[in-house]
Amino acid sequence: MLTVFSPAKLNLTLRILSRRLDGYHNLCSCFLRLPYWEKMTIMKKPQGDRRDSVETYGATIIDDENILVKVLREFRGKGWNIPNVEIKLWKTTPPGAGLGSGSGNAAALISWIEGITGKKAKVEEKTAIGADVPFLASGYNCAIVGGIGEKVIVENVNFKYTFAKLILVPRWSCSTKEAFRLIDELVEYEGRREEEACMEALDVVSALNLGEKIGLLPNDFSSMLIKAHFGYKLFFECFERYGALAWGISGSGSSCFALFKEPSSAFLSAEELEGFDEIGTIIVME
Ligand SMILES: C[C@](O)(CO)[C@H](O)COP(=O)(O)OP(=O)(O)OC[C@H]1O[C@@H](n2ccc(N)nc2=O)[C@H](O)[C@@H]1O
Ligand SMILES: Nc1ncnc2c1ncn2[C@@H]1O[C@H](COP(=O)(O)OP(=O)(O)OP(=O)(O)O)[C@@H](O)[C@H]1O
Repeated sequence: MLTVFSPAKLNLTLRILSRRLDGYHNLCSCFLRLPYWEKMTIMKKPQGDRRDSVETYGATIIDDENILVKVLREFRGKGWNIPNVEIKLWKTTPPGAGLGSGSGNAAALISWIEGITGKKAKVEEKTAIGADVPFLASGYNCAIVGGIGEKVIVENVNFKYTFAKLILVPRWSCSTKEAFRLIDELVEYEGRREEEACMEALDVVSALNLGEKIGLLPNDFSSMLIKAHFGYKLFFECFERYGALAWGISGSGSSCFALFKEPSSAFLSAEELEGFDEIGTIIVME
């Protein structure tokens, strides 16, 4: 039996640029990988056992609707010779957290499938599973992405420091689909250019590399989420009090995060935040 650790991501910046005819949105975002986020085990079933089994622990996901089932179905549908498997998945974060953990599960399974079949999945095939699957399957630590999230514009963005990351998953969740519906109503994004959003992301990276304090990071979902949930203001005040350089909301919410130069400051901030009932999970990663 094989144990695999799947990644997730933080959006250091996230700008929506335009709505496409298929309803998806072009965006520009700086993705930061969270490695080893969730654990899964994969076991090939004996030949003749013609069913997959996918079990999830730690979050409620209907087995047949699991993104892992979608990966197996889609790639077998393209004629890939994938054995039947028994997969167990331990979720660290629930769906609707904005950390792309489901996409990370899918990316890890695709990498495993590529390994056993000797084939390479195309970017379009990964995007069909989820917009941020190509980044999560890419191995980049940090990259600036465009398109619907699948197009890497700047590969391998480098940081001088390994920031301590404090990540909060609130008890409320945000459906990505619903968040995009609201943004169409509330945010005037049409006319923005990818180059500008990309420059903004590079400015954020440069400031972090100089160790400068940035405060709230740019994310087009932030203002509506901060208005809807008073908790964010309190969490961000706590990040600032303990000396965070930058903080923000990841993806379309609900998770928020802060970057600290010193791990000890991240732990002190985390300790204070443990007092908030609205927070479901607190994670510090170096
Ligand atoms: C918003 C981000 O969190 C930014 O990192 C991600 O791009 C979302 O990625 P994801 O959850 O993998 O997205 P998908 O599962 O492909 O799409 C979920 C839903 O979000 C909306 N969606 C997603 C990505 C995108 N660029 N435009 C969209 O409008 C679509 O309504 C879609 O039906
Ligand atoms: N393995 C999985 N992990 C998480 N969600 C999954 C998984 N398989 C299927 N899903 C479904 O995918 C959807 C995930 O929703 P959503 O895109 O809002 O997630 P997210 O955590 O906010 O990630 P993102 O950052 O990509 O937006 C939910 O409807 C959930 O039931």
